[in-house]
Amino acid sequence: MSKLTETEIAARLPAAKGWERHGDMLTRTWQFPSFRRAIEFVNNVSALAEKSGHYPEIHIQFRDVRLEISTHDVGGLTERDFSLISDLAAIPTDR
Ligand SMILES: C[C@H](O)[C@H](O)[C@H]1CNC2=NC(N)=NC(=O)C2=N1
Repeated sequence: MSKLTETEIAARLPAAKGWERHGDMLTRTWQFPSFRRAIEFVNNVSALAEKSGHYPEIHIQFRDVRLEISTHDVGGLTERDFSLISDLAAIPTDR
């Protein structure tokens, strides 16, 4: 999978609502009502990552979960990153 160009990234960012771009990385933080809820979310993320074979960095700090997404193999952002973000939108975060 090849690196997306700046133009291609700019075209995909509006669909990645709530995500921030930091260079070669897309990041988003959620705060859950409890540690247990945070871990449930992480478990859902891990199942999705295994299914797609694309793995976000997962940072857990009590009730806060931050995901960082990048394609390390190519040192940039690829379609796989945006595809993972769109899959992640199906995970409930408000229960
Ligand atoms: C061979 C295999 O597809 C690669 O090692 C994959 C696995 N999952 C990956 N996930 C992420 N986020 N970045 C990668 O570069 C990556 N590489």
